[in-house]
Amino acid sequence: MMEQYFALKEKASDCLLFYRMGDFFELFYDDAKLASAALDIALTSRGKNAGDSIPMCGVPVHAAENYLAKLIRAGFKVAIAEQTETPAEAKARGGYKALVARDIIRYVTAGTLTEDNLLDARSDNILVALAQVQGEIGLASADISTGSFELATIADDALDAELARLAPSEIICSPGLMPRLLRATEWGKEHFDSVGAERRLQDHFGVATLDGMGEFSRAELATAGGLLAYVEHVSQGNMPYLHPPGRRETREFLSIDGPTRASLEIDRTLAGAREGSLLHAIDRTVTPAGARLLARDLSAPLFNEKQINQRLGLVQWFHDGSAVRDDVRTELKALPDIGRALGRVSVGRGSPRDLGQIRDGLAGARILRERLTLVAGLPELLDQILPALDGHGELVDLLDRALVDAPPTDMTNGGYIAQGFDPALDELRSAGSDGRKSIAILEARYRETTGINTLKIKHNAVLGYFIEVPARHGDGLMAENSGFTHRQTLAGVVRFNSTDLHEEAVRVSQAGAHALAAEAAHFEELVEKVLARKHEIGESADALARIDVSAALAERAAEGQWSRPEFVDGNVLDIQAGRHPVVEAALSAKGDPFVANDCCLAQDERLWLVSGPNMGGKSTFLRQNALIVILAQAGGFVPASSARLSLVDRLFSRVGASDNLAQGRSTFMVEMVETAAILSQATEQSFVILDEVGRGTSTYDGLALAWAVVEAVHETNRCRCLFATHYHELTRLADRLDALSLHHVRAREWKGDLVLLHELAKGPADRSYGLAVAKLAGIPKPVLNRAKSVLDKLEAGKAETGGLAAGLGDLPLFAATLADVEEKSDGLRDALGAIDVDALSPREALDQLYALKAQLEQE
Ligand SMILES: Nc1ncnc2c1ncn2[C@@H]1O[C@H](COP(=O)(O)OP(=O)(O)OP(=O)(O)O)[C@@H](O)[C@H]1O
Repeated sequence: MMEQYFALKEKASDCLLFYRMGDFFELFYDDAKLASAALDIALTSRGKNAGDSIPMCGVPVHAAENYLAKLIRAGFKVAIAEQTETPAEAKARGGYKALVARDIIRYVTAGTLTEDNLLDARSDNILVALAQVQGEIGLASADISTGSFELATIADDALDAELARLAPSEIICSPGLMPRLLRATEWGKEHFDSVGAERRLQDHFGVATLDGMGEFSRAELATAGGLLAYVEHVSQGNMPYLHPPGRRETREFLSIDGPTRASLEIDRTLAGAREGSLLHAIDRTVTPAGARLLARDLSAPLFNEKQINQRLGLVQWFHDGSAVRDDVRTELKALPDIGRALGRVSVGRGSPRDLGQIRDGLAGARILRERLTLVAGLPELLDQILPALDGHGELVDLLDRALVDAPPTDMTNGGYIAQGFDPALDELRSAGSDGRKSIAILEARYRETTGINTLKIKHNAVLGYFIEVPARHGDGLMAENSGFTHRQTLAGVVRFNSTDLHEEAVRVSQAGAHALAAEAAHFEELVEKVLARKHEIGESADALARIDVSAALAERAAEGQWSRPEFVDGNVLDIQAGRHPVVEAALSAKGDPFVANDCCLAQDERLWLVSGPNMGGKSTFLRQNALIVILAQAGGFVPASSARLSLVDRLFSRVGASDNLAQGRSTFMVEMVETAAILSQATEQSFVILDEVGRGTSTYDGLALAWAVVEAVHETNRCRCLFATHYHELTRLADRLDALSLHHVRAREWKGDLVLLHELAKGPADRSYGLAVAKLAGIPKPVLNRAKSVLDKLEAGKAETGGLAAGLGDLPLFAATLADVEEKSDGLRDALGAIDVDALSPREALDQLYALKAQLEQE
């Protein structure tokens, strides 16, 4: 057995091996140690191998799914080794001692789950494959549970943003990319060969050429092939269905990188919770598929005015028609998740209940379409997607006739095929129930002939049907010619069989077995019929999700009196009375009002410097405008009385000094790495919010950096930008940078206490109120008094010397200094840069080294 185990373990490679033994999956050696710790179950040992006892733990097969879920969540992958023959077959094959054959029937990995219990109904579960081909990075992403499948070519510097958007559960990549992707698993290079991939795609989709699906680059094909090969491998012959791949043009989407996503708390908070995120604050969807689509929309807002306006058109329609909206939402709420049901059916793990869900979902979709078509003046997007809701009439009709109203998940007891669908099945069933009736008649007859009123005919799994009488009547039936044969004597009862009963019992059980087989055969046929239309069913599911999302956004907009954003040319971001949806909800839960604020950026006033006291609302203001851009470009209404904006190509948000110890970088390092990314990537069409950049280091360094960053954003990037700062000195930049304007959040001191008004006003803040905020926070009085005297001293010094920024006014502008720096060149550095190390032989390398040394001496 251990030999067989080792062979399977080798095949399972980096997965834990679940080795089936009777009613348990057993794990051995290191697997057992890891799993017992992760699952908190007992680690035991069993037998010995080469003198050492073998560590072991096990989980019962009937509860395996729960344990699998825990292991997958803890980051493991699991290979399931099942018995592939019965003990009787093994005996027939190899005699009494033959070992039952086992094989790995499936690999369970985070990115390839389809089980309902292991998945979150309201989130996508994405598997990503990455490969580098001819210098390009191909990215394939798929959700096996619904069949979605997308390909893209990603620029090197956009990879992190794309992965942040997708938030995959699992990443596989070709070996070359490994060093960059810590979380990824390497998947053999041979799987990422673009020629083989083309063939694999053709086979999977049953087409002779891929031309009908669109044009794909070599890198995209290779990655798609790698992903398919991986899914083929993990599913071991039960290949799930994937839709034909769509090509994703990254230029069609608003680019949002990882740190921006995290700091804006789009789909989860920095602490990882869903509650408190933008998604949670706006999600009014009524179906799981709608919730998944809304999360996808928010993580990838559009960069295409036409598409945005199409989405907005549908939201507006639902917004203005509250009666239709209510009706549609009520109907959607009752519909099952057909996308995921289809996912399970296509990997061979579907149940009669899944078919029932597909039937009910499609029938509901059709009714919805019929209702909506009757309404006049449908918006364009609805006109486009409505046809996808119909066309399943024949299938729905078949499923309707074939299945009972509420089919079970478990097939073993049958009963899911409806009465009247198949006369032969009905006959088998009535033979079974006739048999059961005959048995009841037999019971009455035996009572009469034996005179034992307490005689009963019963059934159990070991004996089948039997006659039971109380022990005191037992002897009477023992006689040889009584017509009864003795089976069993228990404490109070004696059990018998009879020829008549035996015959009836055989009839009942045969009819039962035949009926079960007939039901199973119908099930297979129905599955085939469903799979023949899987693509169309998938489209219906997508259309329903889009309708749900649009109605939900309309519902949210109506609840909060949000307005439809308008897109204009130029570089405008004009938000009137904007609000932060999450902060507003949190405040209103406490009964506090939120103060709405305007933001008005345009070409000649594109950089706002926002100052003011701590806790004054600077961060809230910055973020609310970034969130409004996301909502608007995702095609939703926004929390403002009006919003006019020009399309944003990239959105950046940086918050000074947030720790990222997990990545081994200090607070300030993170701040600078992220700011560097903005300075190199933001374009004139971008929108950037910078919150107290520079605060993570000493005052002089911080001010100097903040100063230079503001200049660079203004002069070089020329993007729309909100910059919050406590460096009062930066306000001097307003004299030199013509598109920079000063704003502050208002506060007032009243009877010695600070009152924060959370209201934005023009001009610089008059003072910083740091000590007043400290007082609010409860810093002890003696400390405050001491701080006050230190401050007075500092301010007196500042008045004498001109303060921190004394003399900065004389510095030449950023653009002028830039040229200086670039002119300086360094011969040695150039020579070193020009060397192609890979192309050198050891001998040539040595020569180059001599040449460099000589050059150094000369210079
Ligand atoms: N517009 C607003 N209306 C009402 N309350 C607000 C508003 N903006 C912010 N607040 C409240 O003030 C708190 C602090 O806001 P925020 O973090 O934006 O201040 P800040 O100026 O960035 O502070 P710091 O400089 O200390 O980072 C928020 O948690 C919220 O409760």
